[in-house]
Amino acid sequence: MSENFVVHTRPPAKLNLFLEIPAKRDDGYHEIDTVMAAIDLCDELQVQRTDDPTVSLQANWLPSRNEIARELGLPTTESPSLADPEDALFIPTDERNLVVKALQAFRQHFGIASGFQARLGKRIPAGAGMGGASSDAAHAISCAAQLHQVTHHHQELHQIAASIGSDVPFFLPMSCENGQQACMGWATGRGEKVAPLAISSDFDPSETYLLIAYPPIPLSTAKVYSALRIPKDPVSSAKFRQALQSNNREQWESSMMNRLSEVAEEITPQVKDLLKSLWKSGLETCQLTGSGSACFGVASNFENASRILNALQSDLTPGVLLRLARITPTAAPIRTERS
Ligand SMILES: C[C@](O)(CO)[C@H](O)COP(=O)(O)OP(=O)(O)OC[C@H]1O[C@@H](n2ccc(N)nc2=O)[C@H](O)[C@@H]1O
Ligand SMILES: Nc1ncnc2c1ncn2[C@@H]1O[C@H](COP(=O)(O)OP(=O)(O)OP(=O)(O)O)[C@@H](O)[C@H]1O
Repeated sequence: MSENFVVHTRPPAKLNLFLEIPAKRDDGYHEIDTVMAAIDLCDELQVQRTDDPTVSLQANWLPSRNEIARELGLPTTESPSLADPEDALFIPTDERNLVVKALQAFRQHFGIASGFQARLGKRIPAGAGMGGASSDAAHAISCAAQLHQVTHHHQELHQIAASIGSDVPFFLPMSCENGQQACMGWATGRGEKVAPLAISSDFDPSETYLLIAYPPIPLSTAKVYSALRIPKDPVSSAKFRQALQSNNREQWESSMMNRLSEVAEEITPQVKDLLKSLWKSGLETCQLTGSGSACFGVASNFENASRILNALQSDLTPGVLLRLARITPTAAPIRTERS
């Protein structure tokens, strides 16, 4: 596809509905056993080819940096500059950004001389445990594959994704046996071994509402993992996955867990307080996602979810970003148009 095409996609965030860490590996990573669901809280990503043999990225918050800052109770600025590392809403646009890293890795792997230009609109909070940067990276790889017509090179694209981060492969296209795009995945290894999780046909993802609460305290994934004590008797995700696949809602809700929650609460007491507020609000099952600091709860229907969201907004904002989301395919569709 020549330079005059632009591809657009909307990388979704993820929540860990189950996360157990059975062992520490010799390579400094941990073995994990996790079930992740993609949710319709999405960034916006646009990629096009350029003759210039480099990767350039522009990034901004959506709807605006100051709007997000207001919700989080952070100072607004007349001339918001996302390039200021001191800014709590800083988004790197150099090789520290996983979109740039992923596009560079793609060019290197396929020996591509031309470059890429990307634009990123952020809605997924960073340092939240919601896989924002990982999802952006995976979707940048899928966009580049579309532009260079190598979308069928699945193994190589997976290899590039796994080299960028443990959560990245989850966001590559995955189809269930029934041919449908997967919304959930079972990840093991350090997270790079992902299998689509087919869910029961009577489980309607659009009828499961998830309420997400993000306090502006970015938690470092490495720091949370390094503080973890490996459990003597790790819990397998088998029971949880079986309950999902048979749509036994009571069973899968009661077997949700996140082994990183305890350490995250020790590192950041605000996470503990936030979880208490979510449980008190009437949500059915509340827990940390990933390595945090975002937490989420499950609501049984839209009415309950909206009522609880309104109640939490008056209690917690400004200061906590609250979002209502539903489960969605892990790999967002890619739209191509002439530039
Ligand atoms: C916590 C989760 O989000 C759960 O889905 C993931 O396990 C983390 O995935 P991620 O953010 O993509 O993590 P990476 O960027 O690959 O690794 C960041 C750091 O987290 C720690 N890390 C990550 C994954 C893993 N299985 N074991 C680890 O110990 C390592 O110190 C690593 O250097
Ligand atoms: N595309 C990106 N969007 C936002 N932040 C990014 C991106 N690429 C790199 N970063 C940097 O990486 C840090 C972690 O971002 P984020 O938390 O979204 O990563 P992640 O590993 O995908 O998610 P998780 O929070 O689940 O670990 C951010 O604080 C930011 O400095």
